[in-house]
Amino acid sequence: MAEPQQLQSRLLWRIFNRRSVTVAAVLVRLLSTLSLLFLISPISESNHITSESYYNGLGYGDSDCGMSSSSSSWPKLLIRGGTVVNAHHQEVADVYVEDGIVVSVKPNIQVHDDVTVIDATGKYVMPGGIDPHTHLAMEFMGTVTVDDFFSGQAAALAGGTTMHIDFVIPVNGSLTAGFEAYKVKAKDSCMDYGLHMAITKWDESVARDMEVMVKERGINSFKFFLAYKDALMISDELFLQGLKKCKSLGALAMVHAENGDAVAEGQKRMMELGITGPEGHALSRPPELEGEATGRAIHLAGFVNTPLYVVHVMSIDALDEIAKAKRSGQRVIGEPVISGLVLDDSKLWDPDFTTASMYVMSPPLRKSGHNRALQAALTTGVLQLVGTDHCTFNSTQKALGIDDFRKIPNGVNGIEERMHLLWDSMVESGMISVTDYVRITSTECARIFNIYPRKGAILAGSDADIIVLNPNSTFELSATSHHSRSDTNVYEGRTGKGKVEVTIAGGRVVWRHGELNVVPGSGRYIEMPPFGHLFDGIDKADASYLSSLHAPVKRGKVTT
Ligand SMILES: NC(=O)NCCC(=O)O
Ligand SMILES: [Zn+2]
Ligand SMILES: [Zn+2]
Repeated sequence: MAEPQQLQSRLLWRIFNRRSVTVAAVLVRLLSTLSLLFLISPISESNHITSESYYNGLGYGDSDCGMSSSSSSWPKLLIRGGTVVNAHHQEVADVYVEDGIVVSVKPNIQVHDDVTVIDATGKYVMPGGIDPHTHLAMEFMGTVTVDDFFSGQAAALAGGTTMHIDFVIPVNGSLTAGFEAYKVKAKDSCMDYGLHMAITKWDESVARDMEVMVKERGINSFKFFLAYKDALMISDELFLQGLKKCKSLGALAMVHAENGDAVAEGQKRMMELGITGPEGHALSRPPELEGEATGRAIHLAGFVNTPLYVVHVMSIDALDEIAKAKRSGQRVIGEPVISGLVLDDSKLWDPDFTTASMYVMSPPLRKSGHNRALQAALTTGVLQLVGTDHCTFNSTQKALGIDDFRKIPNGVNGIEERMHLLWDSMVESGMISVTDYVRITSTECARIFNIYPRKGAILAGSDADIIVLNPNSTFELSATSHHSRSDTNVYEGRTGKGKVEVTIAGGRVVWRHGELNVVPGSGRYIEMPPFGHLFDGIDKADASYLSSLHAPVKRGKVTT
């Protein structure tokens, strides 16, 4: 029989999963307050192991910048007998968790019977996925994504992702106003999250606010759009200013690399040819425009000598630019997204508009072949981690562009599907090892954004964000069973091997036996400190560049 707390959470889930959020939100707040008062049992001190020393040992600050940071009681958990996988190592061991923290990882841990035991024999116990690229509750192209922080995160948890990093979009160019708006959007979070910040204009106040974001708000990355002309796009001049500022703050510059001017020209061309449907989206922004912008962004970052993170790499053209830069020793990170790895552009030509428009995203899905090259690049380390760019619009919203593909809101789902699809397409197929899987779905993201080993690892002292994956079980993806609020799913009908059977987030079991058990407000804002490892040695490279320059040439007066 279900525990009272479970029943309550299921009720909360059902309420939230419907769209009547206004009344529900009030009810939910009331119920979750009651749950903290009545339903959570106190933690007993009678265990063989205590978490105190580990928890305090890592010394993580708990300032939450005014973001939601609810911490109620946690159950004690033992995950028994699984193969515990970290990016560097795997071994059969037990994992003991207390107060939301991993206390011990070793074989044969003995516990008292107040501890919840999860049998993981024959299964993989891995760090929960971290999705570096999501858009929840995002206002975009005249509408708002259907998944907000609560529904998107609940979907993520059901698919084995336990943290995501979303993009704050400034309000009228103001970073502070944007950050405040996201504080409100994220207040019902049921999973830990971090934030990147988009830069959409440039002046002294933006430069000052970037400093505030990094030094006081826990943001260590800024995204620059070279596409979306007349909306989010910025000029090269602004991009250069932004790169310099990022470097001085130890913040990572991220780029959406497509040539926005050329895309606008391509769109005009398609409309003039009478190609107004979703296929016009792909035809108007070919891979060459992604390659050009990727190369340009890389050259400008190289000129400033600051690390660069290229988001949603979709084409061989962009991939080649990244590979070339890496060969020359430049610090460039390439992030493919799950849609680009496992889908292609063919559905954009589907005669049914609802079907075709589902697949509109930017940069667009490419011809088959690009996806396989992106997968291969992950195996060799040319690309390093996988995101989703989860940005969902339902079919009614997509229909805004029924007569004009330029008005179809751009974005696809993936936050719930990423872990399963990657396992099936890359581990099950033998392309990568299980340790590599952990690296590209979790650890690399934690390292890049400077939150490792709190996140991205199952080590004593890490946050207890853990999944249990059964390699012998199967999954099936469908809009009828997913947890996103979207009425469609670009992976409709896909099946595969490897199933996330248990998700533990912040020490709580939130997904088990096919049931979600999530509480709004339980997710924490994770501050990400600047000067991550990508900045190590940048100052030395600058110094050697300066010393390589010759002293100014002394010249006499010009005589004519
Ligand atoms: N990618 C996409 O189509 N939508 C979200 C916005 C972005 O990341 O460019
Ligand atoms: Zn983008
Ligand atoms: Zn995006």
